[in-house]
Amino acid sequence: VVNGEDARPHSWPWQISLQVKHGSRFHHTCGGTLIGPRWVLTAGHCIWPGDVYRVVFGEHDMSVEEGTEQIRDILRIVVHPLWDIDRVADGNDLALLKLDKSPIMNDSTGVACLPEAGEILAHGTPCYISGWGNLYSNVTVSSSLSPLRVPAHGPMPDKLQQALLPVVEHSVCSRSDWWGINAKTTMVCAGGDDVSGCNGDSGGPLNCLGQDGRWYVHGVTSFVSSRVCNEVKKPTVFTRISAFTEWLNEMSSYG
Ligand SMILES: CC(C)c1ccc(NC(=O)[C@@H]2CCCN2C(=O)[C@H](CCCC[NH3+])NC(=O)C(F)(F)F)cc1
Repeated sequence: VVNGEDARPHSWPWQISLQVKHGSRFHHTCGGTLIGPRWVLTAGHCIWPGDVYRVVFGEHDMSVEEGTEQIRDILRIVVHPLWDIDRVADGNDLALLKLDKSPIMNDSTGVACLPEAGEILAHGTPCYISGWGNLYSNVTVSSSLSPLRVPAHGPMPDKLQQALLPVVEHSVCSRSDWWGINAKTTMVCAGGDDVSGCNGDSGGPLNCLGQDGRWYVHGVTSFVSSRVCNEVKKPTVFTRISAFTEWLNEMSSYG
């Protein structure tokens, strides 16, 4: 998250850290959302065939054993059938992870509320992105000395970050100098004025306040500009969960 702040610990109890095994160690690779006792929703682009993953719940500061962490293994991974890593603009950037065992629900770990099917947020609706993704993109300025722009990764935070990202309605997000035709109606755009998601926030939640005073997860973090995470007129793009209600119900019912 670029230009965010430390989240109050466990204030987004459905936020998970998806960790991938490299050698004998696991490390954070994506965010995700606990949407049922044994189901986590993340991004399709977080899943690489052959990799081994685990899910950490109740995490806040990655560098400290806080006693609230719970780790679960994954029994089955269901990537959306229409997701294609080479066609990010087509959307469908979703994957469901079935856990071997439900985590214990407590003050640090809980299930998210999801929106009604088809629900569309109005322009400017206040939402928060949360994640342990990069704090900024490391983009070297191109010059005669370094002719290539090499966008490397900025530092990852230890503590969960959050940032207020107002919703950008589709008619604005799909303007030619914004995301153009890459912004589909099955996506939610949010952000602006230099706050954004960044690599490592992938798969995490877009948390939006509902009329009933509860927080609802409307989006799954999908993509940002490949030049710089918080590029002007390139708001963060999320998979719109309310466009996939049927698929989610189907998948989590055949359990
Ligand atoms: C829609 C299409 C034109 C398109 C638009 C933006 C991108 N962005 C990117 O590729 C940048 C660079 C690093 C990873 N990244 C991303 O946006 C990755 C998803 C990559 C999936 C495709 N490889 N997502 C994230 O970093 C995010 F935002 F979810 F935290 C890729 C494709």
